Amino acid sequence: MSTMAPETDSRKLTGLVAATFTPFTTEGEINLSVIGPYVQYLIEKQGVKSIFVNGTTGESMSLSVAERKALAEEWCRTARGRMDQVIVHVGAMSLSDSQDLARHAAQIGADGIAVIAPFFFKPQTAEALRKFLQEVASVAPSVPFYYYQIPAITGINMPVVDLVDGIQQLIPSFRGIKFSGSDLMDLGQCVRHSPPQWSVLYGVDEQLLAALAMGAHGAVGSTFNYIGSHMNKLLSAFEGGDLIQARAIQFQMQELLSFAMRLGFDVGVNKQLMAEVSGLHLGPPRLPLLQCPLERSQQILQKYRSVFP
Ligand SMILES: CC(=O)N[C@@H]([C@@H](O)[C@H](O)[C@H](O)CO)[C@@H](O)CC(=O)C(=O)O
Repeated sequence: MSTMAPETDSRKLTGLVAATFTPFTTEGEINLSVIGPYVQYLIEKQGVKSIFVNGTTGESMSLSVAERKALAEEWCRTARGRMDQVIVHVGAMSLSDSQDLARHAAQIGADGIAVIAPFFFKPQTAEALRKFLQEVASVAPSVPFYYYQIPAITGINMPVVDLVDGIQQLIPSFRGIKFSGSDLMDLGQCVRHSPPQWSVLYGVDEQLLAALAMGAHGAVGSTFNYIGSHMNKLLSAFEGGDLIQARAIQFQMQELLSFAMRLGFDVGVNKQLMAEVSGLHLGPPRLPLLQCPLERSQQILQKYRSVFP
């Protein structure tokens, strides 16, 4: 981890970035004591050395600002010197909350911040969204800034390539896009028009190989928490030109995901799968998400074990 200004920071974000789950106690309070073993698990068992915290997988929109700060602080403290990068998601519906979180992320030495589009009052134009992002980035000018596009959740589906056109003039710390949409033409255009210092990171894990073919520089996703070691092999196979091997791994993970999706798959189910695979005490998800029924989690775990023996 580093506290260098982005102007001098040549550490472009690449490879697999795990979007972390937020550990809760059985009573539903955030459980900071699990973060140390969690970081160790990712490094040792999954070979994943960068994390994206307090995002969708981390249930950020169901957390208070104080909880988000406490979590971000613990993730950064625990990862320091052990992981490559910690990106803190600081998006919120309120600009002042988002700025507060961005200032805090700078203070605690986060390697980057990411911001989702506010989606209660949705920005109607690219200009409105750019202004929102600019106001957040301006309070943490030395921290690399990423725009986080996730249309399935925000309902905001404007082409990212239009949004980021000229954005570096407004946000000098702009360093890339976390692209969690399925529009691969837009993704390709983002890659094509990105300056070398930007990272375009894909976020639909079940389609990662297609995004790599389109030129994505890395990936941020939930499944890398528990199949990171396999997805790292997919990345290596792709980089080595072995498309057959890369495709075989992508198909394996699709088999797991499509099975889980047919049974019903959300962040609560996903969290339960991670808890079972890793042995970490992640607790229940927070309402309105419901805990995964035992029968379903057992079926998914069984599938996981048969697909990734
Ligand atoms: C909608 C959603 O949760 N998407 C996930 C994916 O990793 C997703 O869980 C995976 O592709 C399975 O569908 C990530 O893009 C989200 C993410 O990176 C985050 O937690 O911020």
